Amino acid sequence: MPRFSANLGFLFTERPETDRITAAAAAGFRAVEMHWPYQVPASDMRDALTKAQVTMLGLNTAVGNAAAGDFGLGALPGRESEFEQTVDQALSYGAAIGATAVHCMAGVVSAEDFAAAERTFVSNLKEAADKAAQASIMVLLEPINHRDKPNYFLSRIEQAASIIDQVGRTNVKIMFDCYHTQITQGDLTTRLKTYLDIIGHVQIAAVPSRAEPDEGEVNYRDICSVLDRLGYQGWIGAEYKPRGRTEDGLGWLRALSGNTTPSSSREITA
Ligand SMILES: O=C(O)[C@@H](O)C(=O)CO
Ligand SMILES: [Mg+2]
Repeated sequence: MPRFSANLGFLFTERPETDRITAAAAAGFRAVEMHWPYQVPASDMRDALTKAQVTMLGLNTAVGNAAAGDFGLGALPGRESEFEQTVDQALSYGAAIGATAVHCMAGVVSAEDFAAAERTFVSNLKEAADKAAQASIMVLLEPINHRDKPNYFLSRIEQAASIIDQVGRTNVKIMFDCYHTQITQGDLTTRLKTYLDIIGHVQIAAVPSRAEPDEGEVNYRDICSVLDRLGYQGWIGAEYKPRGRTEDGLGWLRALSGNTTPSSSREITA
């Protein structure tokens, strides 16, 4: 049975951050995730989570200098100490609110800097993962599509798997965002099956619209049943841009929380 979390960077955004938690709980979500909550004092966030009896699954490391085009610093040679500060911030905030994961953002690099970026990312992640392990926090790596974020260093699932292999820490996993991976690579079922052991979180949205996961080219009823059949134990994050009020578009949640019997007769063997 799939368990869905609400991504509060995209859902319920007509409210202040802590009120989004209350709204998500009222809509039936028992877990949430947020990209960059750092402007809200961690104690306020923790109180809102406790009151709503909701778990915060994950946060992102800060992007760096957004005005200058930064979208994460993890794979940027020469920015190691800044990246370390973003990791420390995320881990300390995350620990204060009981978060279970931190998404370490890689950043934007030009093609000619790719080899150096990979070395930097691997080395930075070893340190980040060791610090995260002390707080029992998982490190997530998310491949992001180049149509939305040109030149983002991490764009393919196989690339993430190779980096995880090089980092060699068991608390580093893939954030498998079906929206990004469908755009970049497709073949979602096979990739979910192949990389199941190193998938720490899954996210969903319609493709190509990035609206509610009830339209477009990906059949999420089928994806959820595949995850069930594979024995996926994690959460599925609803990270989409609502077509209107978030509450008015939650029909998918009722549909996918119920029967996820595969729409095809194909067997999925783990
Ligand atoms: O898919 C996304 O955009 C997010 O999961 C993220 O963390 C970067 O914005
Ligand atoms: Mg995502």
